[in-house]
Amino acid sequence: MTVRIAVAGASGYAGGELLRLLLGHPEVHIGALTAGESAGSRLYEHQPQLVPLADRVLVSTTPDELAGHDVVFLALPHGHSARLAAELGEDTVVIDCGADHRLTDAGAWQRWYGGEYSGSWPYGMPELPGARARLHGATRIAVPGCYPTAVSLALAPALQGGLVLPEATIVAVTGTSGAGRSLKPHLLGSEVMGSASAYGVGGVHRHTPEIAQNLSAVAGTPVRVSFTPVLAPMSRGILATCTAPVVADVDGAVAYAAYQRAYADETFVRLLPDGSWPATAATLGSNAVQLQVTVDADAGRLVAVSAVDNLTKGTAGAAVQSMNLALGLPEATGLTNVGVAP
Ligand SMILES: NC(=O)C1=CN([C@@H]2O[C@H](COP(=O)(O)OP(=O)(O)OC[C@H]3O[C@@H](n4cnc5c(N)ncnc54)[C@H](OP(=O)(O)O)[C@@H]3O)[C@@H](O)[C@H]2O)C=CC1
Ligand SMILES: CC(=O)N[C@@H](CCC(=O)OP(=O)(O)O)C(=O)O
Repeated sequence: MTVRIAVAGASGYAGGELLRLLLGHPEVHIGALTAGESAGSRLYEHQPQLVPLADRVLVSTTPDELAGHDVVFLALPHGHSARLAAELGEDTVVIDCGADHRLTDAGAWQRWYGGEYSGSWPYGMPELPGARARLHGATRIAVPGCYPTAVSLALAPALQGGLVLPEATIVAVTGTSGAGRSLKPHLLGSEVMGSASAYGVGGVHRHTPEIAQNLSAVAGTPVRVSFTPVLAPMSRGILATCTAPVVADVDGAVAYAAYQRAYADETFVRLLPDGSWPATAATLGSNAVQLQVTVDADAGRLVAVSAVDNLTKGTAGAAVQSMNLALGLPEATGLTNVGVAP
């Protein structure tokens, strides 16, 4: 099988990571590479790490350039995917790394993003209950946000198993690549180096409804979410510390056993040996989520900590994993759970 793919947004961070993974995918032929302002330039100017594609010329992001491919990855800012997908035909697999089709509730979309709601697409987090079935044969896929990936997989077994009450408090540290590569003063090296800073505090970060949507689905009841993101001086990685009140009789051993059962067959979820705690460095460049869980008995709270690479499992890896499922390929094709630490 040769799958002809195109990447829209190939000059950006998510597009670059998609291409890095797709260059190692045995069933893929890399076709059109599109961009915005960078159209007309060569890829090496933006992605010098992608040596085999160095001389490829970026073209404009239009339906004509994206037509004729089996799979089109959209690694564009929010707001572009509905229009492009509408012109690509139903048999083209369109995989959107942006937020446009993640939320299932139109009201939540209006509140958190605004503008016209374009509907929801099958959600590209195969490890969530029921997700694989929806991804098999799908021709439209919404890739999850990076924080929701780290948080949802860290708390899903606890909520699904009824180990905790339906309320979660999350503090998650991220690297700067989560914000994309366009210039922003607060992301200058001089602002970020040697400093960690909270942002989006007070329940205002737009990943809050996506996290609540995922957790509520696995819990079978609405889950209240308090989410605080923290920017740290690193380029990649998310470390999410997630806590929730435990119900009676749930101790660390019960929680660990539940997580073992939930993820025993998951290639890309690594429950660490008891007592080891995740570090972002171990996940860099890998499609793995590494996690650990315990119970703080004095506080009466379950504590789960997860680490992901925001650009791999948090975006591009999930996109490729979802493509594999959509096309009926082995789910792990072209992906690895091996990181590049230190
Ligand atoms: N970074 C991350 O960790 C994650 C990102 N995502 C999502 O992936 C998508 C891409 O993010 P990211 O790669 O970080 O962002 P970047 O800013 O790094 O890249 C954006 C890309 O989109 C292109 N682009 C921008 N505006 C337009 C336009 N009007 N028309 C056509 N192309 C345009 C840019 O091209 P040019 O530079 O030539 O203008 C560039 O290739 C976003 O939706 C983001 O939310 C999702 C999860 C995690
Ligand atoms: C550091 C930083 O700014 N991170 C981004 C992560 C969002 C992201 O990448 O996901 P989306 O696909 O939903 O945009 C942020 O907090 O907005």
